Amino acid sequence: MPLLEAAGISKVFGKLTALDGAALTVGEREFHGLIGPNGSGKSTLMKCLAGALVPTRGKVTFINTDVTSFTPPERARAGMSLKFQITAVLPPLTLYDNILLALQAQSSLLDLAFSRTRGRLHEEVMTLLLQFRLADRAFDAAATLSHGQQQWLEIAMALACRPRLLLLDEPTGGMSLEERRVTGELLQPVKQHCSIVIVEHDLDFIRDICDRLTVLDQGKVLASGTVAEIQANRSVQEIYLRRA
Ligand SMILES: Nc1ncnc2c1ncn2[C@@H]1O[C@H](COP(=O)(O)OP(=O)(O)OP(=O)(O)O)[C@@H](O)[C@H]1O
Repeated sequence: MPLLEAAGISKVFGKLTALDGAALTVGEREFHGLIGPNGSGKSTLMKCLAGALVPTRGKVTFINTDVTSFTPPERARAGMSLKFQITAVLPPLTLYDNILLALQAQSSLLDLAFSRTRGRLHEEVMTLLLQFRLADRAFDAAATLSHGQQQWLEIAMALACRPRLLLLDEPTGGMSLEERRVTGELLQPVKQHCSIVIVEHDLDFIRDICDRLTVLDQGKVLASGTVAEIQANRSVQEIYLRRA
């Protein structure tokens, strides 16, 4: 049974059909890339997965549950996490407090009132900061981070709720080559406990990090398979040549 299955997803905006029966299947601990030319429907499909948009037609199943009509918070409780949406960095706060807030969102009010979680949360905050190479900046304001470091903090915050699936929409946008390389390294250990669906324009990055790819073109799935299968696919080569 796949972790996530989106079937027959269509999304119509007025006269424009942004998605036309798109499908996506993601397994446990799989990194799945969503690629395709500009305007092919990648972000719209991500939003339908995350619950930010309700598809006009189609069904999203997550851990054996039909989540098509779930709100984003309900999807988060079911184990989905979306960078940018559920969590957002608060620039005046320290990195430590940003992660603490993301973790506290999981605790009950009673636990928080009696500070029952403080010791345990301290360890978790530091573990996440270490994992994302931010521990030496723990007590600096998030506003002082580089663009790349701020993206890593957001990913760490999105992982604080221990999701089974992380949705990343262009996580390396605006990053330097070196920051992109490090992002790939930082995401690898996540595979031990979480799957990722990732939309990216950087094809080298996505090829290096993903197990499988789905290619969208004009709102339809053109191909889906392993990275090797997609690289060898004639139709995929053609749409990228057409774009060049
Ligand atoms: N809220 C909206 N209202 C109307 N049209 C929209 C809306 N969101 C997206 N679209 C249109 O739907 C189509 C698909 O857009 P989408 O952003 O999903 O593509 P994309 O593959 O993510 O593109 P890009 O690579 O440029 O980010 C585009 O024609 C876009 O203009």
